[in-house]
Amino acid sequence: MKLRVDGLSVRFRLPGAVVQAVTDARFELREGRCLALVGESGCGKSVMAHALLGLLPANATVTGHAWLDSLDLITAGERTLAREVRGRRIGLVPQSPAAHLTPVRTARAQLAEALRELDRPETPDELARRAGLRPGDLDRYPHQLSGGMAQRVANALALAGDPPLILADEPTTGLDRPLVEATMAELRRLCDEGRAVLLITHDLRAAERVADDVAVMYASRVVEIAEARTFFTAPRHPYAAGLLDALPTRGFTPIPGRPPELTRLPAGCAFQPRCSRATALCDEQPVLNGVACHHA
Ligand SMILES: Nc1ncnc2c1ncn2[C@@H]1O[C@H](COP(=O)(O)OP(=O)(O)OP(=O)(O)O)[C@@H](O)[C@H]1O
Ligand code: NI
Repeated sequence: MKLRVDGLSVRFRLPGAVVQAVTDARFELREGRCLALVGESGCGKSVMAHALLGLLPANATVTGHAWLDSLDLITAGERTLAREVRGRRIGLVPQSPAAHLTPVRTARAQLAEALRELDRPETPDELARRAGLRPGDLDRYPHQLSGGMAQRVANALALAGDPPLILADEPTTGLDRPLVEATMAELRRLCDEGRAVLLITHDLRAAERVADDVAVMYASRVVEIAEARTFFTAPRHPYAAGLLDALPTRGFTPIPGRPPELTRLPAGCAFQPRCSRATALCDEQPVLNGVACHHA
């Protein structure tokens, strides 16, 4: 299994404005690897994941390619995505699991339906056990599930079709530390079993624990891609360095300023107004060659 995202861009048309949510994204992800996609709220992480699955609303325009082996997810069409990709080749752990569960049906009924649709021989109880749920939890309705349990049900749903690629969108939001640890250990186990995981998170500590590689997004663009070990010891993009310096364990120094509006992105480096190293060079868009910065 290999995912190769190549020049992927997403635009949303709004009345009187265009949102550049993802711009010219390029990265690769192979089986057995976990790639953490990090960056501030609103930089385009979830939109990228939804683009891969054909789950964007009608006001979105997607260009570029995303090769899942020999299938281009961007041109594949709804029928192929629905029949062959979603749940079978790519599992999505959504950003707000509670919102993705059907309120009027028990967890067991929802797992059973997913397994039936995917023609899986497993029972809901077997699937639940793999996701760290007890069979008794399955008799609950979504509103009776704690945040952690809803997360596990969402994980179980994402794993129902045994997909080789998992997109996990903020899988630890709202969880307390022990559950964060458990979820991260689970994602790592999925990789070690040979799956590929795209972990979307703003929890850099979590990313450091499980990721093999890190991609940093800023204002719709990937601005740095590196092996996790290298990234966490020596980030190259000034924005990446700023993110790490903002961690409580590393000085708690926030990056000054705010990201730009995605409806009004500058022609050059979008981080320029917040960057202490900016020069006239930054008026030109830097190309991504591991890092997209004229000074790195
Ligand atoms: N349907 C839409 N129409 C217009 N703009 C949209 C739409 N969906 C998302 N956006 C915009 O696209 C941008 C990227 O959103 P996205 O959800 O990918 O951010 P994110 O990086 O996942 O942030 P977070 O960490 O908060 O989840 C945001 O500015 C958002 O407002
Ligand atoms: Ni998101």
